Amino acid sequence: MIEAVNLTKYYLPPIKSLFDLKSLWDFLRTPREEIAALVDINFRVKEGEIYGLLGPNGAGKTTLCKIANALVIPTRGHLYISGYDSIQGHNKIRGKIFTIFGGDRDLFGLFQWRVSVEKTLSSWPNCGEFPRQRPREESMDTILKPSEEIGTTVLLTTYNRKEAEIPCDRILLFNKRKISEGTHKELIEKVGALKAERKIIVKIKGKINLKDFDGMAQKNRDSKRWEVLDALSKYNAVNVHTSQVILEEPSCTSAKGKKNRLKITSLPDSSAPRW
Ligand SMILES: Nc1ncnc2c1ncn2[C@@H]1O[C@H](COP(=O)(O)OP(=O)(O)OP(=O)(O)O)[C@@H](O)[C@H]1O
Repeated sequence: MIEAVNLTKYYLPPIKSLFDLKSLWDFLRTPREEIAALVDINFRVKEGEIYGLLGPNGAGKTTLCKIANALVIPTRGHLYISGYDSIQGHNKIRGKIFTIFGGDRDLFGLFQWRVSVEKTLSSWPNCGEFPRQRPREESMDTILKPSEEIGTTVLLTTYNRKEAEIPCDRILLFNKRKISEGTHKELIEKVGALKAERKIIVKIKGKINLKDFDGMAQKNRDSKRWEVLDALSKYNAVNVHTSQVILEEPSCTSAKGKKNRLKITSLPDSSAPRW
């Protein structure tokens, strides 16, 4: 059984450079706002269950896996594996847990040192061969096979709803904080089609006249992007960043300006769920 109890992790913000005196001075003198990676996450995974941790980039999935492997210490709360705290009881459980990190094309292994998935799996009993040329879905089968055959409990982390839909008995939908939990069907009922919103953050030099962006957030995703870029052409944009985030509330369509940052969020058009 795996259980998270109020699992919370805040990171200190990274220093830009230790060799640049100004960065070092700024780092020491300014109050540092901690970065939330996980906030009060609670879940309980039954033995033999395949449990999905579904969240967008930055939701805290890697942090949770690192806590499971005692590579990161939570700020507060606990992750219990077979009744042992993953940090204090690490020695008791380290032979029982197995972590595989993957990617879309190249499947990398554990954390920053690049151990391929096939290499990692070859040291895993009950897993068999892992040929190089397998399409991605088959890799998933290989990873999940022991669960079917010997009842291994699996935590499957992904940002891809489709990837979680079929294998997972239950899914935790989260983005640092818990959003919802249930079977895929239940989640669809609770949070609609699990749609994502698109966030565009633009950093510009000088002041923003929000009127230039009036009504932009109401447009649908694709046309909006071009209109934003058009409207921005008269500003000196230093950085345009777009990302998808999970909707926490059904409608949070807005355009906000703060200092020299413009943040536009909107619902995607009504077509199928994406991310
Ligand atoms: N060592 C670190 N120092 C500071 N902040 C960190 C560190 N590791 C992660 N973070 C921050 O914590 C948050 C959660 O990151 P994490 O990597 O756990 O998310 P994730 O869901 O695995 O994302 P991804 O899918 O992009 O890998 C992010 O805002 C990230 O920038």
